[in-house]
Amino acid sequence: MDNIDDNLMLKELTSVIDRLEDILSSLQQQEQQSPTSASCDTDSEPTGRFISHWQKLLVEQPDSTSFEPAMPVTARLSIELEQQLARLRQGCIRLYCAQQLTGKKLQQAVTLLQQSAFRPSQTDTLLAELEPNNEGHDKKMWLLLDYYQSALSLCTEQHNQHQAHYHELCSRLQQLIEEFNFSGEVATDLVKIRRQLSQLADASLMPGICLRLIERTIEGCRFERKNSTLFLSKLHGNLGEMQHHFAISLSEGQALFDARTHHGHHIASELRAIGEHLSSQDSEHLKEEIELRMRGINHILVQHERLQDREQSLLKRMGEMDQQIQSLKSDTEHFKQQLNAQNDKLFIDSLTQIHNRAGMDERLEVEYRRWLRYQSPLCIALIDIDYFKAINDKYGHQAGDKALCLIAKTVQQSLRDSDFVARFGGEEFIILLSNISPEHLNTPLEKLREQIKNIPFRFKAERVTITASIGATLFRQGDSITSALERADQALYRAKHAERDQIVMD
Ligand SMILES: Nc1nc2c(ncn2[C@@H]2O[C@H](COP(=O)(O)OP(=O)(O)OP(=O)(O)O)[C@@H](O)[C@H]2O)c(=O)[nH]1
Repeated sequence: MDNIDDNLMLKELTSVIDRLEDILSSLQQQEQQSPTSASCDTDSEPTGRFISHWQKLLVEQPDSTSFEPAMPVTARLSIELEQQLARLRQGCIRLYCAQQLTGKKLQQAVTLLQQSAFRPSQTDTLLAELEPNNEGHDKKMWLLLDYYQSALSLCTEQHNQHQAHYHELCSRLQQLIEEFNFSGEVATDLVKIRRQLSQLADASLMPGICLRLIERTIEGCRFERKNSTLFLSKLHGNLGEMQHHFAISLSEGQALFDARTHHGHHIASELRAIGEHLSSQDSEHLKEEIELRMRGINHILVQHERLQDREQSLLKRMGEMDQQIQSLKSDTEHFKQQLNAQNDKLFIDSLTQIHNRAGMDERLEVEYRRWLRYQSPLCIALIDIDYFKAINDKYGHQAGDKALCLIAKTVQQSLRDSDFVARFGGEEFIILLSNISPEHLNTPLEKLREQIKNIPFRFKAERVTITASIGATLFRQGDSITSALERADQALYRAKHAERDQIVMD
């Protein structure tokens, strides 16, 4: 391993992260300079001012000709919004390129470690996991940007379409937040933003919330990257140090081996010389010769003792290296556990602790493939809590959260181990029932509906009954996942419109 190269690469990694930070601050600057920047004060904000202007005109002057004075403002605002969006898109493209570059550098570091001459085998799995894969975050970032654009359009939309789009955007944003798996401060902020979205009544605040979300997401990605880089750099340092000690020990071992061989040869030659003189008749000369050779052998024995001391210290150093390897092993094990825990979190809904939509996507794919192969019946059912908004409005959002947790637990307990439940979004759940005979399908769904209805909710000392509507379907010949999901959704829609608290099968 070349330490100079490694240091250079770590420097480069650091500089790329610095560049990411620059991009974030330039995004923030753009946001501050932008005409629709996130502000809670709608009066001082162009979008909010413009909307109030329009609302006033609508209420006071229903005659469309009197809107004319507002037209130039509309045109100007729309140009400004477009410019802001273009700037943001550019920022994001730059961020994307920088991320790609960081990814490449991280990849190089990983490759270098993989090629390292001395590397404990335990690091292999870890290195494989460290290979950069930020596709998930990239996709979410682009999605966020699209939502931001929708939020901006919402501010200029006609009132009749506005409510539906606004609710949909709110729930999509909440869904996206649930799919993030950041930790620490960013995670806490995201929970706050999600709560704000679920209580939001003013669409003009939506662009600001989207921008905050983008900012926190960038922050979260940067934090994750920093952690991985720090760990990698520590691992790198430790491996470098160990390689250095190993090289010293290796040359010391070689020197000891050479010295031993030399001593062996020397003793053999002394003994050979004694043997040659043994046949001599001159006993005086023989005595002198033997004394001389014995001194030579004694000298070698003294050297040999020193050699043993050196061997002892070499063994000690190797023992220390072994300890270093053990501590490196436990570090990598710990990091691996953290990565695994993060990975698990990706598929778990933070509120209800059951699977989230990403978990469901994965499981649905598996069940669908199994169904294609074996054609054993597979049922997909969507459960939507009835009038949930009223629960939030009447008893507060926290009571709503608690109700969702309890409903999730009830659904989970009501199903067989082989069935699957996930929170599909907001107050909607999805279940997959495999290997279920179509004629018996209604029984578990009916049991489930009854069990939800019988949960003894008590809010503000008031006994409250919560019901759910269920839309279900079985996979049919020629179905794709999407077509089956759409059918279940339509069935749910019909259950909702048939006074709720019931199951509709399609
Ligand atoms: N407490 C809480 N409420 C949530 C959460 N996610 C979504 N919601 C709320 O769920 C409510 C869903 O409202 P709507 O889509 O109007 O549906 P509904 O009131 O259940 O009415 P129907 O579905 O038509 O019976 C909204 O008020 C959301 O804020 C959450 O995580 N916690």
